[in-house]
Amino acid sequence: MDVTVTQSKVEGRARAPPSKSYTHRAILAAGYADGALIRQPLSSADTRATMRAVEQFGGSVTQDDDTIEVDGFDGRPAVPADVIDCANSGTTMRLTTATAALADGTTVLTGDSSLRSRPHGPLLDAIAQLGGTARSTRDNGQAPLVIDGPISGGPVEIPGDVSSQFITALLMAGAVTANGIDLTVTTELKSTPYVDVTLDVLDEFGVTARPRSHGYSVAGGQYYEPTDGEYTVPGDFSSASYLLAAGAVAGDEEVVVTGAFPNPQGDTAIVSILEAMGAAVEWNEADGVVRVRGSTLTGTTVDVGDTPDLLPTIAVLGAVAEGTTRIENCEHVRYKETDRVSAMAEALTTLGAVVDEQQDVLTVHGGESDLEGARVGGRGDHRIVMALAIAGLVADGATTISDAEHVDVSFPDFFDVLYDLGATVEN
Ligand SMILES: O=C(O)C1=C[C@@H](OP(=O)(O)O)[C@@H](O)[C@H](O)C1
Ligand SMILES: C=C(OP(=O)(O)O)C(=O)O
Repeated sequence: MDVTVTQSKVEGRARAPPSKSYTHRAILAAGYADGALIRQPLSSADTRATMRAVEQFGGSVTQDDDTIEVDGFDGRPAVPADVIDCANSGTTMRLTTATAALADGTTVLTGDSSLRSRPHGPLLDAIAQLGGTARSTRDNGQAPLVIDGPISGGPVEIPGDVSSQFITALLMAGAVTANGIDLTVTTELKSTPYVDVTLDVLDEFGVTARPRSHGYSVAGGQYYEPTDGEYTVPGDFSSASYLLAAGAVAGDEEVVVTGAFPNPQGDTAIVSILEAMGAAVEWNEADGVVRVRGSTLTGTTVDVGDTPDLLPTIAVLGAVAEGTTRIENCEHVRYKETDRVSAMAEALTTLGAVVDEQQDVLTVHGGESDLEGARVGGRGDHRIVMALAIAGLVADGATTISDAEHVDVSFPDFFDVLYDLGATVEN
């Protein structure tokens, strides 16, 4: 589906959607538990993939208006009766690959063409180190994956520069193994705050896992059980980043984002990045409210090692800002739903920005006056689509973005929210 965004101003209030990362973990943690009620979950294509996986492992999941009731498999996943389709969701595939390694039999996991091109090799190696059998049907570390368990825990070495989701997966599964898992991370760890998010959810479910020198450890034989059987999902700062960026580049009056309370999400950094670029932004942490006004932005340098999902947003801010924006430490952002470094370089060049793409650095030479509406490719990637929609607010004329339906992965009503803030959006 194409969506066309025409140059327009925005103002008003919007609530940050529930966090995708927290929702995935809460659904799976409830699966590892006897069950749990999850309040304010994100209902999206990706989180539904995790719900289906939990059902395949023997849980049952009931979605209501603003809750998900999970009847868990209590630490003992069944051998799935069918292939698990993780659709577009890397989080689902990585986290449930480790669940599969606990089952006494064979699990097959697959996904859409994007997910089948993403790397999973280090997680497969880790499962093999733990005594399971884990292989890629094409022997290239990519899905379809075939996993044979059960593993009972032990020491494992894993690189940290491909995906932190491998570590999250092993910590979540490790808690219900007999012996626990001691992880040694053999390279620099990227996306570290996502492991902090995992530790936060584990803690809320009564499970202890800890950082240790060069890694993490989780004791086995633990029980997942949230206080009072319930868990409430916080707001999503990656999703909020598009709304805040919209306010900064095209704010008429204020854009106010609510439901934005401090927590371990690395993407809370969007507030300080906007500040560094000169935006009039204020975060009332106690109230969970971020306010931003249309501002003249200037270029900055950002290291996205911890915040890969902000790259598309920052690239658009850089294209609008005066001067140069350097986005450093971004190689791992190439392993997402698409290669987001090249996707943003290509689309912003089409819109008239001057962009220099290197393997680990994306440099954007901005200037609002340079952006001209054009047809750009969403590359089947929700974050590319949403970031380009923000560029469309300031580009002269109309910007048409393909694959716009992919926002259903993380922010299903994104275009309605943007429209309600005053953007001219048509499909
Ligand atoms: O664990 C998570 O919820 C996520 C971790 C990050 O991936 P990597 O750890 O692969 O960088 C992030 O990009 C993804 O959107 C969500
Ligand atoms: C990369 C993302 O998610 P996942 O890895 O779960 O596909 C994302 O939401 O930007």
